[in-house]
Amino acid sequence: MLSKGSSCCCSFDDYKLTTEWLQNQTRHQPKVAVICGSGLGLLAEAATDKQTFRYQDIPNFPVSTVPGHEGCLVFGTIEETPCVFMKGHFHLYEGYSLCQVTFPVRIFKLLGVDSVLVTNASGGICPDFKVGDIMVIRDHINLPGFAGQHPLCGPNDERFGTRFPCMSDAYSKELRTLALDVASDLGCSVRTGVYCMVSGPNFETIAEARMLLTLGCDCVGMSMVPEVTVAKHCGLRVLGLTLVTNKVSLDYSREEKVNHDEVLEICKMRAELLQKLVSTLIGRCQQNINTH
Ligand SMILES: O=P(O)(O)O[C@H]1O[C@H](CO)[C@@H](O)[C@H]1O
Ligand code: HPA
Repeated sequence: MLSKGSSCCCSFDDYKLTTEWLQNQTRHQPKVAVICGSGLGLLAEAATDKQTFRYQDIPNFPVSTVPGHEGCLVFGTIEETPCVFMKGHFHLYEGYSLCQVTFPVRIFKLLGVDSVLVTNASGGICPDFKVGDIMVIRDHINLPGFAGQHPLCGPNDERFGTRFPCMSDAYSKELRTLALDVASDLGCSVRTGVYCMVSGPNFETIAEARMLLTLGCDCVGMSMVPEVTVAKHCGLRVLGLTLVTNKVSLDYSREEKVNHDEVLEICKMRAELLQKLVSTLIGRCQQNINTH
């Protein structure tokens, strides 16, 4: 697979080859894909009848280079729903093109997945948010996209979707409602809001953080938006959940300095709750599809 800047470097045949390779190795036929963000690989542990593939063994798959991203694809079942989990995903700051970052999403589509659940770690911009809060993503701001770093730049393959996809409903209303219902049933209070993607890898300056607050962002992170954009383009239902792992400094007098170890530490502390939320949701998510 060749990297050509921000335009797509994968042909339909590349996607087909990887899909067929996986189909030849597994009898699982996933309906739900879960993308596990930094330190959230534990979400896959709720599945039964698991079959695991290391990214480096899957043709065309990028490999994870960031601590907290284990780098394997896990097929399994949750409450009778066949699922596939990405334990670790890819980022622009690792040097991958957005075509590589989003490569797995189109594989999920070709495998027959209908819903993608994306999880990640983020910094809380909204002053009300606390470390450890979970936010159901209502919408996003694609800041790299404004600068032309967009996964759908380049020739459009109509077999996946239209040239000009609508993004006003990127995050499924049904799934967001379901997530809020499940959270309430589990006695877990969750937030709702807007996630902004920055390219990273540095954490924000205070001036940048203030700008994001002014723009209406509640949380900021360095991932997810490309995957969601490609998922929506190819007709997948999307739910996004972000874990607030740190409060972003909006004030020059604040002494705390964010670092990735702290991000992973908070993920570890909240992973069990997130796992419960995700697995309960998956069970109900398929019932929800079956009744529509
Ligand atoms: O978005 P995920 O991969 O969950 O991780 C977040 O945490 C890392 C920074 O600590 C960045 O990768 C950021 O995007
Ligand atoms: O504060 C943050 N900024 C950007 N990405 C992040 N991922 C976790 N925390 C942060």
